[in-house]
Amino acid sequence: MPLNFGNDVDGSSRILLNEPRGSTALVLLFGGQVISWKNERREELLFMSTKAQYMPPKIIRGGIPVCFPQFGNFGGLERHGFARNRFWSLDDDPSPLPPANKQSSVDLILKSTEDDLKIWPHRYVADPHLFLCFSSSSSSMPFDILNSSASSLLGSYANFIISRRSFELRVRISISFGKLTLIPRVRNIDSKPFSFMFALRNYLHVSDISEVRVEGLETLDYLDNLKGKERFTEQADAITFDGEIDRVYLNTPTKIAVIDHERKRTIELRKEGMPNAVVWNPWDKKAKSIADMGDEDYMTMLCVDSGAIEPQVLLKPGEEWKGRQELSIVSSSYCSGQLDPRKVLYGDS
Ligand SMILES: O=P(O)(O)OC[C@H]1O[C@@H](O)[C@H](O)[C@@H](O)[C@@H]1O
Repeated sequence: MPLNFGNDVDGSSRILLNEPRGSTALVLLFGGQVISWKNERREELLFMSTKAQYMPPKIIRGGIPVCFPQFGNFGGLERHGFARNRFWSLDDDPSPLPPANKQSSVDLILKSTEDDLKIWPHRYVADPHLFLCFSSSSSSMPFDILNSSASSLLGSYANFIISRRSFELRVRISISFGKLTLIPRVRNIDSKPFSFMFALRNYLHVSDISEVRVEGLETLDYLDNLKGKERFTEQADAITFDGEIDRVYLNTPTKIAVIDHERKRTIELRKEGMPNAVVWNPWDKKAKSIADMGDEDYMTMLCVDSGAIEPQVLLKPGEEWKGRQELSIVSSSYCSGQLDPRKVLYGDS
């Protein structure tokens, strides 16, 4: 279902990417969010809620929202951070990335504002030898101590300096035949180190959630958001779905396969620099409690996200963190359901 943009959006707020064989992607400056990815047959590959609306600053339920500087409620900020409900800009200086093909790529940037200091203040230890960074966005009191072994060194909080966390968040979005690539980067333009979480929430469009399996996460540990973030080990050969799921998998491989049996299609997620994978489907009861989600939408969606959540990323002044995610449609032979997990985990094809 197309997203209703209303009348208040000018054309420049949306960027249409296309490649010679006919696949397209649509990107919004609001949230820096991909809201559509269609293959050459004009089939939509991303899920968009039947109740999604373009009403900034409300989030858009579907596509690929950017979660920054926090994922979920893993801290004290608004859920999934503020980047997804801000207006981004076109980035005319994406260096050190080489210039992109303007038809099939777009570079977006979100710069920190004074308001960010108010909602994402940063407490820093004055002693440069400790070189530690503390975040008041965490749920723990009064600071989230990233390096807990160091907490005993501190004794008191007297040496903290409060500073803003000046950042530049960039994303390059590119489309090529059968592939959608996102390259997120975060640069610390502050004089102090800071830490952050990052995730690309991939709302994948599936034919029928009960016919889908996810391969590549077997045997891994995960934090279960439905059980107070308790840590478990995945026991299943592949993840299949028959109820609500909300998990952050740890130390995940670079390649994960989402196999849609009914559609005889597999979406392969390849990622770098983002060790976590999140699997989320609200199922029927929770979906009914989400205002911008249709009661039956959960049946045709699955979020399989790339993230740097646990552990967080710690960036020193002047440093840049870079991730990469590729979503590709892979050949039907891959959709047999007989995928060799070792190939998913370690192989190239
Ligand atoms: O409605 P939002 O903010 O997009 O979040 C959707 C879901 O995202 C999950 O990652 C959270 O663990 C859930 O608690 C949340 O309901």
